Amino acid sequence: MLRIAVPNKGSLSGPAAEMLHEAGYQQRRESKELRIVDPENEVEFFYLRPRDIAIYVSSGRLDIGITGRDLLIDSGADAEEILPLGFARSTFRFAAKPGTANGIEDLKGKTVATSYEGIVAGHLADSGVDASVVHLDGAVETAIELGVAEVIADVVETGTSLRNAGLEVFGEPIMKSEAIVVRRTGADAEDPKVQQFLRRLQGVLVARTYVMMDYDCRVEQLEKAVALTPGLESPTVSPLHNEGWVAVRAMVPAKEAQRIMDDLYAIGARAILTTAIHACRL
Ligand SMILES: Nc1ncnc2c1ncn2[C@@H]1O[C@H](COP(=O)(O)OP(=O)(O)OP(=O)(O)O)[C@@H](O)[C@H]1O
Ligand SMILES: O=P(O)(O)OC[C@H]1O[C@H](OP(=O)(O)OP(=O)(O)O)[C@H](O)[C@@H]1O
Ligand SMILES: [Mg+2]
Repeated sequence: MLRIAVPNKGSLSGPAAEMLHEAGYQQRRESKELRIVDPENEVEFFYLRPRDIAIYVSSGRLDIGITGRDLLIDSGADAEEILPLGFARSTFRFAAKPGTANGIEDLKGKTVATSYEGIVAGHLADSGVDASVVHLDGAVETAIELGVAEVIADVVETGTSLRNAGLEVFGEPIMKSEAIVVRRTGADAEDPKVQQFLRRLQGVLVARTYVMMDYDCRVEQLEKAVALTPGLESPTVSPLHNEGWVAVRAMVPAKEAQRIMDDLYAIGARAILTTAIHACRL
């Protein structure tokens, strides 16, 4: 049975459970459940603090886990990213009151408050900057106002939390993060159960980012049309009862669907439809 760590709280937990549900796995019914077995899929899910997941996985007791890239790096655990999942996207940045600092070199001798001490200490050391790091559990934006630090390093998504605290980012982003699947470094990459789990999640990612497009076009326009909708492998082309016309079917990126429909129409394609993809195995 595959043993999988899933975030039990915070920004990662809702979207992770939703993705697993879309991939056909049973999920817990209430937020207090710590562990469930999905016998049909031969999977056991452990609901753990997102920060602890890479540590459990690196111990080898759990096969894989879903966590944030920033949390993996911060933990220093012996685990590696095997699949990015496209949700909980954020950047990790330094911020301070305007005029405090312009770049990392200005942090010399200053105190930085953060919940991600591992990332920050590593980044300062790599940059050869000698600054102190204070660990706080959360709401670090307030640390400057309350005099605990001159600078913070934190997760930024929309920037609203920083703006509300009168702070501004400075310097280069320290890292970009999103939810990821992790496994123990060097674990068997060919494990068929792990491969099947990853294929299911990849299927959800494809179903979320692509739509199916169908249209009819004149045979003379087929090459131009196919150039607009090359599909993943190659589009399906079927004859129509009306001679000289064909029906074409191809997957296209959902974000580009409207533009592609306009372009197809402009070259004479008609009856252009898009439909959602509910599930997919590439
Ligand atoms: N506002 C946000 N937007 C996108 N991702 C976020 C946001 N806040 C945190 N994350 C991501 O969520 C993960 C942290 O999850 P964690 O549960 O530890 O913190 P949280 O979501 O801030 O929850 P809480 O602080 O309430 O416990 C990290 O990968 C981080 O990048
Ligand atoms: O750029 P924004 O869209 O404002 O998002 C970023 C904020 O979201 C998270 O905080 P959370 O609400 O989880 O509180 P925390 O600081 O206690 O973790 C993160 O720590 C930032 O403070
Ligand atoms: Mg938080």
